[in-house]
Amino acid sequence: MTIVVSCGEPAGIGPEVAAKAWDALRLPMLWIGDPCHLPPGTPVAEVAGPEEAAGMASRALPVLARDFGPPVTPGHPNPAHAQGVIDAIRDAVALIRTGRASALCTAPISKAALVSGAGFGYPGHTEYLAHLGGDVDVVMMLACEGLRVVPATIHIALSEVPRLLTPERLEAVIRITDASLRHDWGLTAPRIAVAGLNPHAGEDGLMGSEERTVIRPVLDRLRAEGMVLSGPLPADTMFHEAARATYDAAICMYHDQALIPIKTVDFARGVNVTAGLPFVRTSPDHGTAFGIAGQGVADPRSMIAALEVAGRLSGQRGTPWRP
Ligand SMILES: NC(=O)C1=CN([C@@H]2O[C@H](COP(=O)(O)OP(=O)(O)OC[C@H]3O[C@@H](n4cnc5c(N)ncnc54)[C@H](O)[C@@H]3O)[C@@H](O)[C@H]2O)C=CC1
Ligand SMILES: NCC(=O)COP(=O)(O)O
Repeated sequence: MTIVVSCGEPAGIGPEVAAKAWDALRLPMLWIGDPCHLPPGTPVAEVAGPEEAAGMASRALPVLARDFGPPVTPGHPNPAHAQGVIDAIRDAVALIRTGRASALCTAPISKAALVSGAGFGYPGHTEYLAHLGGDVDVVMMLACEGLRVVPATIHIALSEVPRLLTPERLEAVIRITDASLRHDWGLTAPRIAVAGLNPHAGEDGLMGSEERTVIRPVLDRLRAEGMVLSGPLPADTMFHEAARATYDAAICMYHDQALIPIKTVDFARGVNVTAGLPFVRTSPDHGTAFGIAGQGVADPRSMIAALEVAGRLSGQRGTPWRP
């Protein structure tokens, strides 16, 4: 079945990496966006819906065309495009909800451009998709060969992390991660490592208390249910090669604690997966890369990996929408 690809920010590299990924894979995919934003020379097949995409994808990139109006200036988001970017995501989800497409792969958005251009009320896809999925609890998971990471808090200021890192949030994140490793990734006995928040995981309370007051009690409770959890671990020593081999996912306390290691290990092939949704959503790990937009030099490997993971995870689920 067809994977829907939302266009993302037209002034970024999203259209370029989508076109390159289509060329590399030629799999049934449907790009929602303005065909004018694709790199010149991209063979395009405008279609009415995902059903037509399967027969076209070997010859041309199937496109569900939208008219975004004013032209694009690479590297400079146009506020007039913001609503179209949001609508492409919403429409893609509707195609999956009605069983017409199998999964969503999103190209990167500029959060700031969507806020200023259309008053977007979400800090990223993850939170918007949680809403479109029925206001469900989700986690952001980034995956590459040999490493999966999950930030327990996502798009918030670092100063807000201690306040929002509640036992309830941490427990939900661990449960969603465990369920995703079992049901999406096919692991029968997932091993989850959990980072501390503070240096040296608090060093027995000398360098912070959240390990004692929040993290350890949650881990003890979930271990009693049979989950295989290690931690709280010092975050600075849990990502070297030998350490990575000891777990299937690392839960981190904040965005950069999780994303720095994975983007260092494999920025080129990292994939962002939203776990906990009723449908499969993946994305490349990179952003809009405004500095190189329109130059034809963007590396499509993360987008290719995102499409491949979308296909794998939706095959594992067997149904487009599972509430
Ligand atoms: N899923 C999404 O929608 C995401 C969106 N973003 C957004 O992207 C915007 C820019 O974020 P940054 O932190 O600058 O990260 P970025 O990933 O866009 O760029 C970081 C650096 O990596 C390079 N780069 C990124 N992707 C590349 C590729 N495929 N090929 C070659 N070079 C590549 C860029 O040129 C830049 O030097 C922000 O507005 C952010 O919110 C960031 C991450 C994910
Ligand atoms: N840094 C990762 C990121 O910003 C991804 O956000 P989202 O748009 O996938 O929620």
